[in-house]
Amino acid sequence: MAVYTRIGAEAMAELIAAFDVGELTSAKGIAEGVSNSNWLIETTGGAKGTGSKGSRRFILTVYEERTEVEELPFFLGLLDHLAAAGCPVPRTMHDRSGAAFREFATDTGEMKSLALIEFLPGISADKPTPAQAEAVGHALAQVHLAALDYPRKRANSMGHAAWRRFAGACDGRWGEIDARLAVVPTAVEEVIAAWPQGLPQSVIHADLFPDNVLLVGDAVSGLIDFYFACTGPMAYDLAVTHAAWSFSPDGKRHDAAIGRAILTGYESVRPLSPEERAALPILAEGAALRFVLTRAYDWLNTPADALVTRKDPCAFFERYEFYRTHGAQAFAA
Ligand SMILES: Nc1ncnc2c1ncn2[C@@H]1O[C@H](COP(=O)(O)OP(=O)(O)O)[C@@H](O)[C@H]1O
Ligand SMILES: N[C@@H](CCOP(=O)(O)O)C(=O)O
Repeated sequence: MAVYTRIGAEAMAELIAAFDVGELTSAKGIAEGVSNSNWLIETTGGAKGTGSKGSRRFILTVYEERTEVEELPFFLGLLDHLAAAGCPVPRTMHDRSGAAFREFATDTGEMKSLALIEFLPGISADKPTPAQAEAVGHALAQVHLAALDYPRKRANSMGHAAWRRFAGACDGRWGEIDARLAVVPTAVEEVIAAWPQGLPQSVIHADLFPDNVLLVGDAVSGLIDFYFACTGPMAYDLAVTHAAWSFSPDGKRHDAAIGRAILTGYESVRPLSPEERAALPILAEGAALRFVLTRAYDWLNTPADALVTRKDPCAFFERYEFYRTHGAQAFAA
């Protein structure tokens, strides 16, 4: 469940009136997602020729604790930059004063920020096909190329320093999840020591899981949830996507056809350099550990009765072990 903020009907209508999108006709809380509060908004439609281009459906996002308000210009400006370049990402609806996000007071008087985002059709794949995976690789490379001239920069908040921080925070408690995870701190240091330097960078999505991709048939209709996007090595983003898409949910079975399809789709737009290709196994080990760490931290720190479902860290530990032993083979040209 991801609606953490209560907004009454009148307050919601007032918030929507700040945008030139017509009058509010319905607002439904969206259960998917974990970080922010989201509603599907329907309106009578903005005037044609305005920013809303006559659309009637939008996503209203209220930013919760994990998203820093100072970073919103980076994330929302990125959506506009990529959409203008023809990438399948939602545009930000700017309010009547031209602002991409607004501050408002919640029912309890707390100040929060919100943005109204273009609604894109499509559904996320539970069991992706190779054709869908190829389309995802293609779209990811399109984003990397289109973002090369995005002027803003953002450091990866889930990079090496964060890995060490999460590992430290889980210190001595790995056994509460699974005894095998006790090797994670050592694995983190080994991967950081072997981390390739000087790989080509762009803005990367850094969390392109199936639930962040909307598909209509085999075509990508939307890439969403750019709130981990940052400046980083493009090949790392490809490794994250490979780890997220090409395994069974428990991480125990690698689907080589899906993995190959992601690489094929990616390289049909942006061929990898030999250095990037050679780096993929270690980047993928790092990608798998990144999700072991955040999931383990959440596992140990989310109250059992919380509304959010905890994600299994072991599903990414299995992937880490796969990449450590079979990575070279999985990424062979
Ligand atoms: N632009 C969009 N168009 C259509 N649906 C969207 C859009 N943005 C978000 N959603 C829906 O809202 C859900 C949660 O959004 P998401 O950004 O992933 O939230 P969170 O940051 O909390 O994970 C998605 O799974 C999707 O169903
Ligand atoms: N993709 C991450 C969790 C990030 O949450 P999101 O809902 O913001 O994508 C994971 O699976 O661990």
